[in-house]
Amino acid sequence: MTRMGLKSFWASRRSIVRLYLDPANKLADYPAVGAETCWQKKSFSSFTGDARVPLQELAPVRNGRVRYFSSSAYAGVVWRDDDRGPPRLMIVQPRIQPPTALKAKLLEALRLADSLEDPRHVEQGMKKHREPSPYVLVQNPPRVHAGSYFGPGTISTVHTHIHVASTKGKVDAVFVNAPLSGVQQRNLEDAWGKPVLDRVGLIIEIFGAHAQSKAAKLQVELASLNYYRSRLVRARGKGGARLGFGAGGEAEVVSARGRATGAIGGAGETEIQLQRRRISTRKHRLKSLLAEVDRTQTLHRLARSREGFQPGFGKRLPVVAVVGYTNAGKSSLVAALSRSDMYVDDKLFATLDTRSRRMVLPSGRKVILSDTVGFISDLPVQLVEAFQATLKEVVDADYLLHVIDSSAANANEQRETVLDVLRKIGVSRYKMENCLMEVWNKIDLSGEEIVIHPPEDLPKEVEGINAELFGIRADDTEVKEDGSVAQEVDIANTDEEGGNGGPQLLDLEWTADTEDLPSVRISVLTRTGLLELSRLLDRMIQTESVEEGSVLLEVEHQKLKGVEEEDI
Ligand SMILES: Nc1nc2c(ncn2[C@@H]2O[C@H](COP(=O)(O)OP(=O)(O)OP(=O)(O)O)[C@@H](O)[C@H]2O)c(=O)[nH]1
Ligand SMILES: [Mg+2]
Repeated sequence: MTRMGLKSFWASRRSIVRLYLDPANKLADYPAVGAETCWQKKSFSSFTGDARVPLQELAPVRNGRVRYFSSSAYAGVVWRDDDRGPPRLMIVQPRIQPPTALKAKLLEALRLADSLEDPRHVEQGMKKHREPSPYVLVQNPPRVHAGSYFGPGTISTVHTHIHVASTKGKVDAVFVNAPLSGVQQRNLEDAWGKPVLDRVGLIIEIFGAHAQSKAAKLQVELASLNYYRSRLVRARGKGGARLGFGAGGEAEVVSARGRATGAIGGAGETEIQLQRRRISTRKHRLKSLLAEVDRTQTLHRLARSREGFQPGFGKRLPVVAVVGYTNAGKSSLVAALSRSDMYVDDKLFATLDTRSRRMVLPSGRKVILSDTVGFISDLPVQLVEAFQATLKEVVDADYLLHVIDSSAANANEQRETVLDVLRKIGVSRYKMENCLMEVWNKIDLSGEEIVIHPPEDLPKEVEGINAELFGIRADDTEVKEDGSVAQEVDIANTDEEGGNGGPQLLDLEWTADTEDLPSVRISVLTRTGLLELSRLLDRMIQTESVEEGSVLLEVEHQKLKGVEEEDI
């Protein structure tokens, strides 16, 4: 039996491998896991006894879409966006009230389920017409069952639906649009015979599928570790042996006393302690790698924004962060305003990396537009902690353009969600009330009559303004990351870490007065309202820097007065 230490495992892979291992010897029940490639001719019982996964067996899936270790002591999904197409999920949506909220949640669940696809494959033309995911509406449990979330009736109804859906096409996993605990997730997997993902788990999977840059990959890995660390549960295999799985994707069987066997288990550690220690080790490593990435990004940001003197901003360009609910049209807007290419997709969380572009406003003032990751309701805290580097760009930006999808059934709710997230990640009240502008996008979908401008007409139509008005060139200083990842793990000093650790969402008392924010209605698609938007932005920046200037003057004045009075 090949046995590789944690160190050599990390050194030999580029993405984290999440294995799907079933102690009950039912691998055949999981056709989606891609494990057939991994363990084609292996009987699953080889994982009982004193076994570890021979790591070279993972080689075939290393370039598949595989990640992390286990969601429970025996779970893990190996997603493979292969010839059979992206993973197909069966959605289980609890009937929440009122019906409009249910409709919005179900639509979102459908979009989430259809967003689990590697965009690179789509670009390579592998995209196939895809049927919407099957779904089943179930009773929202009046009382959550501690062990299984749903009651036995609901569980068996869903089981039947899964069976029916499986006869019409593959069903790779079940997506329950609710937060599940580790134990609930494992019991539902047992009952339904399919991998189960809850809302947070699926969002993390989507992030994993869409992460392209080094920073995004590191951040997603950290998020998944945060998520899975809190849901390690014990499982029993044959003969009462407990099965534990390491953070490195190794499966190992520990003795019935729960002590890990093997050299890397510290004396007296139970398997859960061992797994936690491995996760903590990797988290420390990831955090230090992310700190490096953050330093580099800050330097690039500074270099990019230094461009001559601008009143109110000294020697740097104001940074305008484009924020909003996922799929609101942020990347499309940045692309249209800066006349450059951005990755735009009708998927949730198409953008995970902050991308910056330069734009010239009607006054001739240059600004940096910064496209960011989208928000969602019930934003997983694990993501917020992990995506500090990306969210920092939003917090540090001078201005915020809040893009809202006006065609969404719950547009106002989405707006509130975004404002709430902004507040919680640390955007100041002053900034939210004075430096934020609302952009209601996709008005073409609202049925109003709209004049369509060909894009090349735009700058010429603007009279009396610099013809450079919109434009605005692509920022060529964009940093492309190479995607290389850590080579080894230092497993010394791996003390237990309490909770998820790290900064979390802030719990603040204040709510910003966001009733009278400047707002504009646009359609990026038809180029309606873009000029008005740029004028408004210009005005906001001018007013703001004048006011900022006058505040400063006032302070100076007070200081002078103080000095004079003291002198007298
Ligand atoms: N009808 C219509 N569709 C639009 C408009 N603007 C953007 N879209 C579409 O909305 C989808 C999402 O656009 P993106 O620009 O990727 O949205 P995003 O906010 O960057 O999304 P994430 O990065 O996934 O958070 C794409 O399919 C766009 O073509 C618009 O004004 N009208
Ligand atoms: Mg985007």
